[in-house]
Amino acid sequence: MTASPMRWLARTVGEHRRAFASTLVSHLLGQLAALGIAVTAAWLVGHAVAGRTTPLDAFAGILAGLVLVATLATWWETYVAHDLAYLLLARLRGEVYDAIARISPSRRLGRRSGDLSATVLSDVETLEWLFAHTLAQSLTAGTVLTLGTALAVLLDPRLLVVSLPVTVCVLTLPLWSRRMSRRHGEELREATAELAADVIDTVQGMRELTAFGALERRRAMLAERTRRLARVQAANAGRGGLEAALLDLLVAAAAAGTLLVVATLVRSGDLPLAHGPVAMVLAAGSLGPAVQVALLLKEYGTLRAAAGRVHGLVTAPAEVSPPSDGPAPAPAPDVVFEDVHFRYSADGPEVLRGVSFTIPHGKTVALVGRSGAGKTTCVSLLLRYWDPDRGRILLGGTPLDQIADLSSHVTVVPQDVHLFAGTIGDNVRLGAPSADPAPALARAQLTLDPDTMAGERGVMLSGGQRARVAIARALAVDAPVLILDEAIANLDPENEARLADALEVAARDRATLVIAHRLSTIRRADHIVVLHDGRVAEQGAFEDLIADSEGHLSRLFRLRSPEVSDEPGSERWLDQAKQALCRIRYPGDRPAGQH
Ligand SMILES: Nc1ncnc2c1ncn2[C@@H]1O[C@H](COP(=O)(O)OP(=O)(O)OP(=O)(O)O)[C@@H](O)[C@H]1O
Repeated sequence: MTASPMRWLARTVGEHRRAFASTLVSHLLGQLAALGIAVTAAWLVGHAVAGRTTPLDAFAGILAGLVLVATLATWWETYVAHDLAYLLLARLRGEVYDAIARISPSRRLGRRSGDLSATVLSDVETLEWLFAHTLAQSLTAGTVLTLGTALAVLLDPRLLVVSLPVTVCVLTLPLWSRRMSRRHGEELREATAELAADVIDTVQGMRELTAFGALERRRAMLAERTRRLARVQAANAGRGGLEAALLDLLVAAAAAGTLLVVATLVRSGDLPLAHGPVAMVLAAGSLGPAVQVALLLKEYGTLRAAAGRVHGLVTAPAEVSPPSDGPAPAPAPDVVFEDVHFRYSADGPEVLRGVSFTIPHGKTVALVGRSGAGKTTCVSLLLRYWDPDRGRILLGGTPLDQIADLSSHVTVVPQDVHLFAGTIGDNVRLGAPSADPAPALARAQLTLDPDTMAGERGVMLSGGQRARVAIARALAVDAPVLILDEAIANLDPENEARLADALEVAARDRATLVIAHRLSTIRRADHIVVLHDGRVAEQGAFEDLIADSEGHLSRLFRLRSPEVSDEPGSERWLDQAKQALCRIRYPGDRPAGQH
């Protein structure tokens, strides 16, 4: 990782040396041609005023040639500079996308999706100004400035008595205001990203805002965000305007001062009259490139802030290291959690504390526990959103961090499914692009045509349909490990029973992990792991666990079944308990028939 965002960008540009060199050469050529035109024209004027004869035809030819070179150089420069800029933007967008893919499941950076999309779109776009209009221009301006100054010195060093100090002032002007420029730049990028994040949040939450009558309040909040952005923009524009005005003042002062110097030198006979206009062009004209650099540097704060945000994202460390080379997992693999410890942040509490259990191939294991016990965390580790701090998870004997294509081995039906805009078929094919979605949809008990549009986030489907598309998506991958996180919570009882049967069939040749609050689902599992406070409180077959009246599962269950009153552990108790299990719903379950 490089120390500063600007150095990192310079290094990125440096990797495209040839394209950048073309930009430099074309810009330099254009600048030199422009200087040549000015000097030639001034030469002609000077000689005409002094009454000297000049071969006009030859000079007209030179001027025409220089104009042609300047025109072609401008065209060439515009083309190559933008070509390079768009190439770099595409590359940066790719790097930002990779970074988001790397860090996103864990969301460690704590950045909101709108904020991240602002980085992908707006921050990266801002850098176009740097690539296409700043870097090469600043470097060539220095060359033209040096050349103009050197020629002026050759003519008469006193010509620079006014313009040189003014040039120094012009070039250092952006330095005087650089702190303010940086602050404005950072505030501008932050305010833009904040607004983008809130707008996206608002669009996504429109249904809730409408249902809860919160549209007006949200609108007021967005208006406040917009006002904040406008305030920052105004402050930035005010500073930029002041700098531009100061530059104008300096340029005017330099021109007037140089004119006086030239007039004095001509009157004293130290400078021939014919050289007067050329002297003027060289002395005051060399200010042009300096002003150009100063105007470009006016945007330095914004550029630096954008570069900082992009750099911060692309250099964010990956949450999990790339998989190292390990043996391929054994066929028909078991999943083994071996003394797994995990905390989300170094200073946070340990969320999993020595969790060990096995999901044998062909069996279904249910993870049970109160809210916050660590069930979803186990799933996240099995999907390798994070790695355990201690202990390990093995798939067919191979540690997860040695498996290259984990997504083809482990698939998931998450609790909050995300469907992409497109057809149901497209969504089902997410993990298996060449699969026919129809059989998977049939197994997931969904009779809709695969070409049915799902809408953004699946808004054109019911909750139950969305859940079944998610199940079909997981089944289409045909991975040997299946994770079901509350997969059938959104279904009506009839569909729930049918789907439970279908999943039971699918589970026969897989290792299946089910996170379930519904005791009816738990009952179907071959093995139950009860998590309590990040530890495995107990595990075993349902019948065995429920037979222990003081066990965790029994206690968890008793909380919800006060009507089971017989002596705990007795035959009758067990019978009553089993019947009650089918009726009982845990928090978060929906009443029967509601979906
Ligand atoms: N991304 C995260 N960053 C920090 N802490 C987290 C994060 N996700 C979960 N936690 C914490 O880890 C603990 C276990 O959470 P987890 O989601 O695994 O519980 P759970 O058993 O799945 O709960 P539920 O049944 O409510 O979904 C909780 O205390 C939770 O606050």
